[in-house]
Amino acid sequence: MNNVFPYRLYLVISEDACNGQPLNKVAEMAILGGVDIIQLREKFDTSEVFLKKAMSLQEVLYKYNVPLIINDNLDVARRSKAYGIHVGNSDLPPTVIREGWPECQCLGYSIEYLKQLISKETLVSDYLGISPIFDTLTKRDTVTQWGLAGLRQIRGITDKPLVAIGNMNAQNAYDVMKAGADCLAVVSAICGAADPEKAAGEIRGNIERAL
Ligand SMILES: Cc1ncc(COP(=O)(O)OP(=O)(O)O)c(N)n1
Ligand SMILES: Cc1nc(C(=O)O)sc1CCOP(=O)(O)O
Ligand SMILES: [Mg+2]
Repeated sequence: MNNVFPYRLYLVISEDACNGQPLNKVAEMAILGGVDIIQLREKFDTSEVFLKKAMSLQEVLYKYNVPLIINDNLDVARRSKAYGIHVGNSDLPPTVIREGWPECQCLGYSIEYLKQLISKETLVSDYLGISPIFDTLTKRDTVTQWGLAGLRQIRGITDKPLVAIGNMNAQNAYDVMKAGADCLAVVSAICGAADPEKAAGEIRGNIERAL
């Protein structure tokens, strides 16, 4: 297990979210703007296509020493030599990931219910995705939004690094960090922006202001 999670701005990227802009280009611009960790999330690709995208993205990320996290798919994570994987309640549990992939350096786990915080799955995870902070059109199969009050409550219960996700943007970044997040995870506010570098830079600036 890796207890160090120094990342502050986490891009969750998919080809669809990039609105026709090349995924690797969006990722590179986002890094230049201040993103320091990236998750590749392709919910509809075959494993073969997913793996190809992951390997291609790795070439960009190696250049900047930015870690790659793979969403859901353990086989793609292992074969692309990713830094880690993110799983939720409908995926392989973190304890199973630990057994199947001992080399995993960063294991993220989504928190939708308070009771999950006191569990062996949380214990073996490196960070927790607080799922979602605010409702978002990007992912509709969520349970309930935690809001800032829910995030504060979770901050009071666990010392694990907390990654806030769900409608994160430059307007709410400061308040979400002040409510206890360690890192913000973003899809549309960066991938869907006309200038992903500028968009990432604005969010990163507001994160830094809150530290
Ligand atoms: C950083 C981060 N947090 C939460 C999620 C959501 O994961 P999950 O609940 O497994 O849902 P899907 O992303 O698989 O649809 C995430 N991906 N990343
Ligand atoms: C991938 C993902 N997971 C979520 C969760 O709540 O677990 S919300 C989400 C999408 C976040 O997209 P946007 O930044 O466009 O709101
Ligand atoms: Mg999942």
